[in-house]
Amino acid sequence: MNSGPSMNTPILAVEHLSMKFGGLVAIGDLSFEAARGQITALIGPNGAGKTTVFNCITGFYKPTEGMIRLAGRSGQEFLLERMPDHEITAKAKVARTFQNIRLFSGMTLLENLLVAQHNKLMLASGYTVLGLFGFSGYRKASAESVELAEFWLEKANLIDRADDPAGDLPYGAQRRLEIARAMCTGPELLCLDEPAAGLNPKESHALNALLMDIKHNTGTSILLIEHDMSVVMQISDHVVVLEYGRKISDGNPNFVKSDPRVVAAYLGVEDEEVEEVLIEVGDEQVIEQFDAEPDREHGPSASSSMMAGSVSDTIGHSDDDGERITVSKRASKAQQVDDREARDKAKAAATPAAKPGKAKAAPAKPAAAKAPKSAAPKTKAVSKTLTAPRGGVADRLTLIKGIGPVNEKKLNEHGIFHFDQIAAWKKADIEAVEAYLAFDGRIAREDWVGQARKLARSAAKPTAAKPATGKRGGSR
Ligand SMILES: Nc1ncnc2c1ncn2[C@@H]1O[C@H](COP(=O)(O)OP(=O)(O)OP(=O)(O)O)[C@@H](O)[C@H]1O
Repeated sequence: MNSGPSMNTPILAVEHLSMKFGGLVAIGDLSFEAARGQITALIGPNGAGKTTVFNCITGFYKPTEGMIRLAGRSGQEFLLERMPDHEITAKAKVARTFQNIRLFSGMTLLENLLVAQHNKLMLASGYTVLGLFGFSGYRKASAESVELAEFWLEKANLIDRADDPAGDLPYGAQRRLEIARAMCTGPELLCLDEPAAGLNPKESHALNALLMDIKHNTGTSILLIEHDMSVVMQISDHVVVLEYGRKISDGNPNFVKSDPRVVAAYLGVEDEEVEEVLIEVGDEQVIEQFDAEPDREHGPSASSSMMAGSVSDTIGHSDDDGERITVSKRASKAQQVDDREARDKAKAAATPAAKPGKAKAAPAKPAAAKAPKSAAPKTKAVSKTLTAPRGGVADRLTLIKGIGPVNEKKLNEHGIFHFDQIAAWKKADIEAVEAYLAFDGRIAREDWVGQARKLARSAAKPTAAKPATGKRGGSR
């Protein structure tokens, strides 16, 4: 047993961290821990606040609120939010890399790693005087620095290129060199901002190997911001997920991977695609949520890629005693999931007879298990419904913007299988459909009828989806 903190003591504890830029809450009341000797990944869509967290940890930003504790191996505790950045590096032993490579491209690999040890060498050289006269203390320190640099070049599989200019290295090798350089400072916590960005699979593999080596063979703990999920899922022990500066999930990679909040927020894909993922995950309650209308103004754009959710507004944080800055609740997809769950719970509590697993569709009358959820008794039936798709092949209704696989399924259950049926809807039909889809004016707003007309026209040869098994695959 060593006298330092036990392996169970987290190396880093972020407590109620907030960072505001004017009215923008980049980080809101964030708390998480990074375990000693492990790899903790910080993930989330673009603008989620990951780099801001790094900037607070490494002293580039002074947080608006909160504490960042680092427990050193010696047992010493550092409150990073109170320290200047150079002390965070020198005393608390936190090293970092940046999203953009910051090497001295004209210097050799070896020189880059020696520069990282500048402070140690300057001290040993008595700030050059002893060095000039070749005192043995300096010579020893100098030899040790070269040895350490060579050690890390070896680890990064770059020793053969030690004397080449860093700028000549391929991109993936430069990334590894940056990590080797950071390791030459002997960090207790290594913060890596997107180390796998732009790497090809082979380079990614080499990076993973280097990080696993660091994890297993040094006492250094790693905090990793990464968009490459193959890296995150393969090497992380623990994943913290941010969305709009809030923590939405925290756990091991498997837990986080299947957390509906993460699927919703992190994928940041079109709502229909989110539904598909959720269908695969198998959470019906969550799936239904995504038939709700997305907030085009605040949320990630409909066509956003996995990482492209931008923060275009201030963020709502439930802050018991502090300021409350809100945006539409739909800005956060994870929040939508939470809201949904809360609503379902309330609904279940209000209707004790409801079947637990099917609370969503439980109508007032138990016998009407298949009745439209909120259809009033006098709601008219939709005209021109069918008992089965014509010719056994349904149109792919998900081609209508606003219809996802879940709504498509519901429409099919109500006898709507084809574009021309929707194209023929009158006001009363729309009202009836909105009643069972629990919409409020959305069909008209999204002009399903107009869209269906166009699709019906162009689909003289129908865009067949699947045979009439009643099961729909949706868009794939
Ligand atoms: N210095 C700053 N001044 C104003 N706003 C800032 C500043 N730094 C960050 N932000 C804002 O804070 C939010 C979080 O940004 P941050 O860079 O931390 O996100 P991120 O999750 O790292 O995103 P990415 O994955 O794109 O790097 C963004 O809206 C960003 O514009």
